[in-house]
Amino acid sequence: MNAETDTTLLARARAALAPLPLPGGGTLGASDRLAGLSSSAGLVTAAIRVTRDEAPAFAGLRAAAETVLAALPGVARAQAVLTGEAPAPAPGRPAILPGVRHVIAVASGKGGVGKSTTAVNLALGLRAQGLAVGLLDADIHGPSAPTLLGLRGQPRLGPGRRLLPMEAFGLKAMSMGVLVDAETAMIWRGPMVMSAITQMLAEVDWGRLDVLVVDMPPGTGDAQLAIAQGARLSGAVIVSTPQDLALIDARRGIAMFRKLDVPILGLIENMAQFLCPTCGSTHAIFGTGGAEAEAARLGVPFLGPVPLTMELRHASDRGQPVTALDPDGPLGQIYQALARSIAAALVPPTPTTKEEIPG
Ligand SMILES: Nc1ncnc2c1ncn2[C@@H]1O[C@H](COP(=O)(O)OP(=O)(O)OP(=O)(O)O)[C@@H](O)[C@H]1O
Repeated sequence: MNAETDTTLLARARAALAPLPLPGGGTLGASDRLAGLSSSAGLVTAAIRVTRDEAPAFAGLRAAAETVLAALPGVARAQAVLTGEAPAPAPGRPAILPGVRHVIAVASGKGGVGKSTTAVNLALGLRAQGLAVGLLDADIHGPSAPTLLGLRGQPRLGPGRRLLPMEAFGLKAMSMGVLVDAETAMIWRGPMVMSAITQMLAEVDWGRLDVLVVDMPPGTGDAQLAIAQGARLSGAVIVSTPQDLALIDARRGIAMFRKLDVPILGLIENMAQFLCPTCGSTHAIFGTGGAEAEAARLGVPFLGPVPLTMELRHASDRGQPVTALDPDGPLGQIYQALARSIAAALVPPTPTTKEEIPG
């Protein structure tokens, strides 16, 4: 679609959304709730601004927005997300990441659900939109970025003896795995983990970034608190697999960020269905719709499913992430769409691309 038709489509989308009624009275068009509208390759994404407490009441409006957008000619898929207000910075707390516009946590309630794979590919999806992106692998007990991004060697020291991030696939990257050897990190607990993370946040010179994606340690303990409180998060993305147990853990993660006033940008369901490499058919081994239904119950946006595929695992293990290798392939497109929804949900918005009309 060319830029002109895109602009027309966005104008029609805005007009279609305008009459939708707000839960407390009035219409979407007459309010300042429409925080962003973007379109790409037939996918239209609308971001509706709400506070954390309002989110459950706005679930109906979100669904209605998707319905009216999906009915527009030229729209293949529509997505509406509820965006949180960025938390007000705590008074007197120094900005330890001064050149970074947004810090996003990618978190999961438990390990092994694909949080690191998701964090790396989301970072690359944001990069593919022309944003300056960094990846901070803060998973102190199981750092994955060195493998996933093929990071080798040691980081260099820059001006002021601050660490310079490494570079991979157009991302700036730093990992606990290149700073601390695995055996040392294994024996760290509580306060040592907290101080190592706080130090890493303060001592890496990221320069100017639109978004820093933080691959969080799994769980909801001290390390997660140190990052959430130290890095002034703009929002958190929760990764879960479809099994009930992982969803229970995801709920715990959501509760933790809510307690800390960090907006939940949405839930990603990883390994949602199995894509059979031989017969090409899709198998919903753990059923379908569980994560989406759970997201609706919790009042958080459902960002979408990512299938379980051999290609994704092989690419990750080789240090050649799919979104860098084949950004327009089926998996690359999935991560790009997820990244677009996340960028649209950030408040204030990330710098506008040619396709985005600020609300
Ligand atoms: N959608 C997927 N399809 C196939 N394999 C996947 C998918 N997502 C993740 N994996 C694989 O699952 C394994 C665990 O993924 P990953 O390391 O990203 O999880 P994690 O939640 O960060 O785990 P941990 O917290 O233990 O570090 C890896 O081998 C990865 O390649």
